[in-house]
Amino acid sequence: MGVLPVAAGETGFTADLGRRHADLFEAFYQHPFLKGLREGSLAREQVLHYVGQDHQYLTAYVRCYGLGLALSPDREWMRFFHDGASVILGAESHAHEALCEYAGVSYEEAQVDHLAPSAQAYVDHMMAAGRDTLGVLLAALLPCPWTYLWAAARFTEEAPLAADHPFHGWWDFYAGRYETDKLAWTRSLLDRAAAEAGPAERERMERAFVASCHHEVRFWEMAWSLEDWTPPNGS
Ligand SMILES: Cc1ncc(C[n+]2csc(CCO)c2C)c(N)n1
Repeated sequence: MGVLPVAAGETGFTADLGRRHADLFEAFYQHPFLKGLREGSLAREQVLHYVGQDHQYLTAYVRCYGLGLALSPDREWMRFFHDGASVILGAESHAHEALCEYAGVSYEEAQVDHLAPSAQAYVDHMMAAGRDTLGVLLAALLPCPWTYLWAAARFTEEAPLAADHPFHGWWDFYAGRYETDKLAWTRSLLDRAAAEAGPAERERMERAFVASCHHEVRFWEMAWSLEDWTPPNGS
């Protein structure tokens, strides 16, 4: 087992989730695509496939924040979804721009208008969680920031990020202060929702969280293998 996503002594619903499913965080970290992001060794077409798909994924993620806004019981929850949506719409392209520079294209040129199968499955899962309770929705949304920020902190703490690392801007974005604060806020809202939920809802929350952790790993695999809708028999 590698580095746990939860600090010793942390308690609460999300700390339990992080400990129970640390193997999925490790699978995320060890995936060859993320290894390629660490080592700066990805093929240009893999980077481009990732950026095109992730742009679509982020659009869907903002839509899920819209579902969260509609389910919000008070203004703190509304501020969470409103601010989060605005950061994704405004700033997350910075991370992608570093990847586009590596591939030698503009962000606009890298965009695609459809989702690959694994990206579509992840988006459908999050949207379906938005038809359940606020707690289930947030549980489905949590692995997205948690896996990325945990991986970025782990990688940048192992050794300082070289100024000439080809994906410097990408790592820098996810290792940044704003994102870390936002993750802590997400976890505390979900901890509170879980404390108020009954056992059946908490079970659905955990299932939604685990599915999203799997989808995060599969998203790397989609990008790594250049997955698209071509039938396996090639027709
Ligand atoms: C497949 C996929 N999963 C996670 C992220 C990372 N991410 C997306 S939105 C956001 C902010 C949420 O507060 C973060 C950290 C990504 N880019 N693509």
